[in-house]
Amino acid sequence: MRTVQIFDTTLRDGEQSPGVNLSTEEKVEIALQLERLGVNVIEAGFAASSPGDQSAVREVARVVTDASVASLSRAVPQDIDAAWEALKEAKQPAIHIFLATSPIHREYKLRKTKEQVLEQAAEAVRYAKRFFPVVEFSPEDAGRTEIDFLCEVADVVIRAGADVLNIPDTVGYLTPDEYANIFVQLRERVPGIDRVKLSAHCHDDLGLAVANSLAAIRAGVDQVEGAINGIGERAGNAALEEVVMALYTRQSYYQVATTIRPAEIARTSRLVSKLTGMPVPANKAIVGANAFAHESGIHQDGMLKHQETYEIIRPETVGFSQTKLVLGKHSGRHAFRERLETLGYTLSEERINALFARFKELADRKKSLTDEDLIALAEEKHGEVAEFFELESIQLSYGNHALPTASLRLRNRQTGDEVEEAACGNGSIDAIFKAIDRATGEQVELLDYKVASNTQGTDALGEGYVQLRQGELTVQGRGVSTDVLEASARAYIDAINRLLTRKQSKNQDATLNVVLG
Ligand SMILES: CC(=O)SCCNC(=O)CCNC(=O)[C@H](O)C(C)(C)COP(=O)(O)OP(=O)(O)OC[C@H]1O[C@@H](n2cnc3c(N)ncnc32)[C@H](O)[C@@H]1OP(=O)(O)O
Ligand SMILES: CC(C)C(=O)C(=O)O
Repeated sequence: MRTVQIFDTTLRDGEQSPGVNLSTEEKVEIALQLERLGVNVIEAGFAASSPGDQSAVREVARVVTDASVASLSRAVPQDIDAAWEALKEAKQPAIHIFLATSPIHREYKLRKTKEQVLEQAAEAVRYAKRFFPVVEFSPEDAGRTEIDFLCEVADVVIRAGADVLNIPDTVGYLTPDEYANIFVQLRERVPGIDRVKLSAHCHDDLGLAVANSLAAIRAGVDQVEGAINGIGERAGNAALEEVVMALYTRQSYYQVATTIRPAEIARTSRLVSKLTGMPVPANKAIVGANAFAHESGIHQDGMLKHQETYEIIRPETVGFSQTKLVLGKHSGRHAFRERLETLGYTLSEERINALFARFKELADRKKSLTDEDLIALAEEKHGEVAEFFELESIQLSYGNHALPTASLRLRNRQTGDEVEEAACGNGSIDAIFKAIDRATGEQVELLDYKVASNTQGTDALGEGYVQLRQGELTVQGRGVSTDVLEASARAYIDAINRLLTRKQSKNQDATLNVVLG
């Protein structure tokens, strides 16, 4: 199996992402992580672009030992000198010289003829070869360059001593077939092509950067360039983690190895995201927060039965801790039960079904339910409680100059009757509790009341806690909802149900005593 080199340009093309500016320390930190990841070349910056970038390239080269360190350079002596100044102490220095070759760049940007471009390219490579053991040359905008002229450019830079010929699809214009065909043409038509390594460098303007890079690998290139998380100019570069994991996961198809340690991918992605300030989209392949998360019941059931039903890569392979089964409105009973069991709740089928119905009600109102939410739900009604009253609906009227009023409807589960009541109070909670007292007909004393949010965010679940006394009986109740007022009402009704359960069992005991006595 052949090995393809990984050329990382996170610190150069990646840093060209609008708004990104990495300090020397940050570049060094990322470079050391890239080395741990196992990349072969680190393009650390563009030494001639600023004194800061020159010193960053120098510092990266000072600390990196396993990978080659490169600087970008225009095809002019002063840029090459600046690159050498930064890299002369490096263990494996390399220079990456570029010069645009497409008609539009020649005519409008460089204002040079084809002959002038050929001469400048060859001259720059020759000059750089006086210092650098490895010279890479890129005909910028190769993707839109006439193929005959591209072959001429390749010919002159190879003759001038280039070691690597990179073919950038600078504006992400090509399709995979077209891009692969350029390498086929170069191989067929440029005499000294076997003397250089061929390299691919793709941009994502049409969302084809990774597909084009893989097509180039199928066409036999020796090196692939890209950036972690796919960052870079405009829509970015080929996302290296995606290219590498495609090669890894489909090894029997590509028959290509790399030196990358996949387990370092998640860490590298997090570091790059943190230091560049560019968040990784949740649905991003390989490193997005949802890349190994499953929300729908059918998928979760499949995953619980066999991981490969819905995952082609194990999260641990790329350095994530585990698959996430996110409980939300699309989830099913299998995942719900499994999560409750993991949290320590082994419940009867009947109880699971009752809790699952409540879970679906809540999930309709909240994006996803956390473990804390589930614990609150599981503990909402603990112990054997007969359901006497159930909350059907609740409505509040509140204004800072008006008396708060609560109207509610309860269903009496024992008789099937519905009771509607309303009450005013000193505050919304007072009004709710008074309305419940009226609807249930129970005279109780409120000993304690608390409400707390279980999780963060405005849609967090609120948990209400109530302690009531009636005569010698003291009971507690809990209620959960996305709304704290409803959670309080549920807690109060739960406490009343417990009270009625206790009274019922006391009566049964008394009757039994009379019969036995
Ligand atoms: C596809 C890519 O990603 S290419 C890399 C792009 N990256 C960067 O540009 C980041 C770093 N760049 C910089 O800091 C600055 O642009 C510098 C320091 C390199 C140059 O700055 P300035 O001297 O002020 O020139 P400016 O950027 O405005 O214009 C670029 C000049 O370089 C010329 N040029 C562009 N590419 C090349 C090249 N490969 N070789 C030689 N000259 C080039 C342009 O024609 C223009 O020349 P002109 O002044 O004669 O018209
Ligand atoms: C400098 C070159 C390789 C480049 O970044 C591009 O053309 O996209």
